[in-house]
Amino acid sequence: MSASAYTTRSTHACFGGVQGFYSHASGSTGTAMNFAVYQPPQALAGARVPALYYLAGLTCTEETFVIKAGAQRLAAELGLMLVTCDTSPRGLNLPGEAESWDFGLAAGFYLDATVAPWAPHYRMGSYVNAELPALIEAHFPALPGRRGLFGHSMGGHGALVSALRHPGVWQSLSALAPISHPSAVPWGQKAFRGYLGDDPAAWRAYDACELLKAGARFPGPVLVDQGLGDQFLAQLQPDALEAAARDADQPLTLRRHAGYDHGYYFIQTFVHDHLAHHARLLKD
Ligand SMILES: N[C@@H](CCC(=O)N[C@@H](CSC=O)C(=O)NCC(=O)O)C(=O)O
Repeated sequence: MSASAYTTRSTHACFGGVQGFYSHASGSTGTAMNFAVYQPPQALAGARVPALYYLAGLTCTEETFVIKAGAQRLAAELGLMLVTCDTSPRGLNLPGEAESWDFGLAAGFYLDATVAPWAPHYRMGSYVNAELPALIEAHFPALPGRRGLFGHSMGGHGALVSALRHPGVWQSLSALAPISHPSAVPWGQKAFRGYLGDDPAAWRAYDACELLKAGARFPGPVLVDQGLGDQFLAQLQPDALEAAARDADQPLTLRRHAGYDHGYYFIQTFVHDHLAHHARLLKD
């Protein structure tokens, strides 16, 4: 399989479009990577459409959002392509890779690792911000330059830091219950120590709050939703994100929702607001 080709694992008619599951040989990770694409009816009729990329959280795969979020119906109405990917490389059998659910497999944290044994393969930052959009735009009817990015939890962190680090790649941004200040919380500290080494100075490049403090900006409004019944609230630090955005004059709407936990019922409830946010910005 060449680096630019992909194989189709399955396709399913869905709200007049097609939900497909695919695999390709990734040059970023040096492994096979699974991804999924929802093509709305407009794309099947021959139009190129904006693409909204979703980054999932710890323990997830490219399938989680597709089967749990209930986003395809509105994506069909809005004419949005939905793209999801896996949350880490797989099949490497690196030492320690499968010992915990918050590091290694399904916990790639959307960064490019710099220390052994992770550095040659745990390169989800390059994968998400360069290789995957190039693959999608070469082989699916996605409009180049009309890319949105959002995600949940670890994937919300991935969306925020990707768009702050690569503002020219992404034209719209949002997050659901993101890990907003990873270098200050156990999930992020464990991942960053493992992938980036012991020096916290290196962690700032992948921390949304620290990026904002250092001058990074996303050139557009950012939408974040957070449940107040979230069992992982202490790992997420929405107040820190709000303060960093305020100090940086970064437009941010952070909505807090009483009673909602961290799971996909929360995501199902608010995902349509995120699709509408992205559609408004990507179709301007
Ligand atoms: N260890 C638990 C919890 C895992 C979990 O809640 N994962 C979240 C993301 S947490 C931060 O990135 C998730 O999205 N899970 C998928 C789901 O379907 O809810 C476990 O393994 O269950």
